[in-house]
Amino acid sequence: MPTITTFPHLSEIITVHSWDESINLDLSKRSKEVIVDAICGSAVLRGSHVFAPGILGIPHGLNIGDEVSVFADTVGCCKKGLLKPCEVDSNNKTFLGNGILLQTRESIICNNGQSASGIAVHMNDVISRLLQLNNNSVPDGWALLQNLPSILCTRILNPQPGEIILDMCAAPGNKCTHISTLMKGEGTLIALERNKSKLDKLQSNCDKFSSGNVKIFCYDSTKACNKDVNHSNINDGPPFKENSFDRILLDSPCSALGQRPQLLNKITAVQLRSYVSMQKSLFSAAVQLLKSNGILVYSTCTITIAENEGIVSWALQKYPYLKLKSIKDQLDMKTFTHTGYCIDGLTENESEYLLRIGPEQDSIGFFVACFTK
Ligand SMILES: C[S@@+](CC[C@H](N)C(=O)[O-])C[C@H]1O[C@@H](n2cnc3c(N)ncnc32)[C@H](O)[C@@H]1O
Repeated sequence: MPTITTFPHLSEIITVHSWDESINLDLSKRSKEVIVDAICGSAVLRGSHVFAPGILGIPHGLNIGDEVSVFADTVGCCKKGLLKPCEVDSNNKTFLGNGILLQTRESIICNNGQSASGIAVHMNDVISRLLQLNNNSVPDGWALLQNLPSILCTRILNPQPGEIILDMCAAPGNKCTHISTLMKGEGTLIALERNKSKLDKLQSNCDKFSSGNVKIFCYDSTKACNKDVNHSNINDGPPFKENSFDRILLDSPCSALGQRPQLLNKITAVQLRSYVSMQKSLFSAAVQLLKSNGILVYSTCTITIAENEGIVSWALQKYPYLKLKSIKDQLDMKTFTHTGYCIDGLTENESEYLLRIGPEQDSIGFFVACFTK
């Protein structure tokens, strides 16, 4: 069994550790190879099996039950349907580990024009030494897989039963369901998500994991505040009046450069820069919607200064009535004590109130700022 730890002061968390060095993994390469795309490859290194849509290359003639070695296309050179993964130059592919084939080439690539789905390779031994965990590893609704920084982010929001809380960017609902659980089903949690295609996942996670007080709306949160709105019943949905919420989570869309591992990232400088204006629009709506003395948590899973300390510095200047709350003082954790960078517009004190986590703490890159109004 891998080591499992709990945190006495965060009773809802169970941490499953990677296989320690005393466990011998079988990482000898097999003669039968499969190639997956870089996104699928990253997911495998993070503990996923190989799902059929991620497969780019698989030969004819492999049978269900065959042992295969799985490689990731780390330069984006493979076309879907590649027949001879073995012939791809070793500089262009990275070995991920070994598993058992559960679907044939016919169902993965051809499949009569239908898109393939389900687990295609059940991974057994992976170079990252992570245990392959998925939602089928535990009874349905029993546990939700999340990175530790995401869990801490909700803890920093510190939701209380009976409050009126807004999750501005809610899908797929990992933090939303955690907030709902901490509210113990008492009070109202509004979950907004702009992208219609993500609502089913959000709804299903809330059905399985929330404590029943979440109201989901498909809505652009930059437009969620309207001074002239007539109704004052939060449950009627957006837009809402100013000063409507006790706490707001703005877990912002971002360049996601903190995700680890990243086998291939083709983001351009223009795309990188485009996030900041969206983050400012979302933040402005959040400030208006927050009650006086309310709590606003801004978070990203990226590492750029512009999307993190840059937004905080901009916000403190634009909304001088906002104050930062120290995160270090709220979290009783020895690992995550790294604070933000001191940049123009932030005092040293203010930068120390921020939480910036990264590979130095053997973590994904994550940023959290906590404000009061
Ligand atoms: C970082 S993800 C949120 C993850 C989520 N908080 C969780 O813990 O599961 C950002 C989400 O914001 C959504 N989004 C982007 N722009 C938005 C907007 N203007 N209004 C509402 N949602 C938006 C994206 O579709 C995406 O699902």
